[in-house]
Amino acid sequence: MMKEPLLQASELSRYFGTEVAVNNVSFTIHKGEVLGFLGPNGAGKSTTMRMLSGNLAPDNGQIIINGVDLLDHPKQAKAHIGYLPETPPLYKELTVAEFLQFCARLNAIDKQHQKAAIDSAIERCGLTNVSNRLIGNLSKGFQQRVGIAQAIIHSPAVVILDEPTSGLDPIQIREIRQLIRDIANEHSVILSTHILPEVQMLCDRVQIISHGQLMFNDSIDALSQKMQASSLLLAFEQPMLAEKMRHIPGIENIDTLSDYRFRVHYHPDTNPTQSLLQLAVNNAWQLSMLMPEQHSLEDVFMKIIQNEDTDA
Ligand SMILES: Nc1ncnc2c1ncn2[C@@H]1O[C@H](COP(=O)(O)OP(=O)(O)OP(=O)(O)O)[C@@H](O)[C@H]1O
Repeated sequence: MMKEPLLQASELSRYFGTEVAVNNVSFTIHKGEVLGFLGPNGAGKSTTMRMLSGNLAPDNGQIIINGVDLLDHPKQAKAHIGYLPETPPLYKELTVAEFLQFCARLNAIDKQHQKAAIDSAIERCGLTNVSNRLIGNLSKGFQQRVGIAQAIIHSPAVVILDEPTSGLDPIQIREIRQLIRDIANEHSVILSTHILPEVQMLCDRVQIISHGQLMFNDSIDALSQKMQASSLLLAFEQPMLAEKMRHIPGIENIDTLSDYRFRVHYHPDTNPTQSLLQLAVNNAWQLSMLMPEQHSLEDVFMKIIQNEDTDA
């Protein structure tokens, strides 16, 4: 039997004026899961995260967290939720330790447990060396760590992170992703992002949201399958002729990109990779690259949306 979900959102909708930002969205998250919320800018991710965290009332729908109805019992339900908004709520004139002290009180952590909670959040988020620095003087990456620390300080069951790597440089992005992996060992995580590889790196399951509606809800593996295009990019060290490959079973078409580079389109049921490699070895073709191509996220959106249309 499937265990009770940790968080269950049913038929959530939210309007801004006559515009529908989130349209009848339902989903669940179970213990230990990292759920990716993937969608382009304006798709309704932040609006959904704000509703899940109890910071924005839905116009319709229900949110149950750890068995508690968020709309009926916001205080109890919110105790199970940690939330990092798109723009972190930091007080830049406080030190890291002072700010987390404030957050511990805000989250109604017992006085005798506050210090342990703060120390643990500082330690887990790699803030030990900067705990006495003013937040305003920290790099964006470290400010984001503080944002994550305030989201986990009360040991919530579910941590909601809204675009946690946006605006960071590549090194900071790598560090924050590692921190999210660590966080996911102890909490269920809902991660909103418009970056597909981020979802592929961090999440177990992905939901794609577009124009306020959920278009896809499946495992990362299922998404990767959808991403798989039926084409390969080939490069050779020496000039090559497309004709030499055309007879290989499965190959339907070859684009000659240069004397050295080709795009091979194949029938989805017959991947010619093995045959190509065999031929390359037998004929001493100096193959320097053979790369399966992926659809772009935009292509996958289009495919998913078209499938929905034909299914309906
Ligand atoms: N406070 C608001 N007032 C009016 N419209 C809003 C408000 N907040 C969001 N919207 C609209 O709702 C839609 C969804 O916005 P939302 O911020 O949830 O998208 P998003 O997927 O998080 O994108 P982004 O990454 O750009 O924040 C957009 O069309 C946006 O303009």
